[in-house]
Amino acid sequence: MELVTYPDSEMMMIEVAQRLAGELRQALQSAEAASIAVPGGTTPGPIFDSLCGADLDWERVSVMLTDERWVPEDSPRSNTRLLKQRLLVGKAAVARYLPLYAPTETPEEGIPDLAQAISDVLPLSTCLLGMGTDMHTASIFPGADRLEEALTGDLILVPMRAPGALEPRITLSARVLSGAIARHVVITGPEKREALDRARTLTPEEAPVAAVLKGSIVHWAES
Ligand SMILES: O=C1O[C@H](COP(=O)(O)O)[C@@H](O)[C@H](O)[C@H]1O
Repeated sequence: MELVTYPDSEMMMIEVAQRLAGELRQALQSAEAASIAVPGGTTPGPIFDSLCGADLDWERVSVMLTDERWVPEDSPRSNTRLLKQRLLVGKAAVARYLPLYAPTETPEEGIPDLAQAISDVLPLSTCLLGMGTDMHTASIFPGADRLEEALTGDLILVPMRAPGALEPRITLSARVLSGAIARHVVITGPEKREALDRARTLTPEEAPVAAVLKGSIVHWAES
């Protein structure tokens, strides 16, 4: 793992967006198509604001979330809503969007079709991840019902229910996330920095983010 620290988060978000755009551009030089997975939550919005304006052949790029809460798109809790409002706009509006939500009652019912579409674009060219203070990444939570499957199984997408999650979730598995050709984790603030340092001493079962740290670049800004 490489740790890059920044004087402020504004600068970090721009720099991360530039790196992601560069990795997509590089992938498009050697292949017909490229793919990227990005997190939801409260952190990545400013990265999306910058990345959506990147000058690259977005029509050849597939964009997906790393994970989703099983709520309709008009819910304020929807990661899809964030993605559509802040990344799939501007130059990136023509990218191919691969959904992680379907209007079925449970994630289990939606997963087969969603996973099929994703399987065509793996491995991911690049992947951006977030992390919670409980050391979850994507929706791989400590104490989740299908934690072991998400960490070590062969599945592409795993449904997930966890004490720390308000609603059922769906997440890319650790296999898919750590199979990305380039991987970044973005975190801000002292609490998440402490969580990251703790995660490095724990097992993935205790700290799921530990499953994706090897080979990742972690970007951190104190404020
Ligand atoms: O619930 C989620 O949490 C993590 C971290 O979110 P943040 O609000 O602390 O940045 C996020 O990476 C994940 O995609 C999201 O579904």
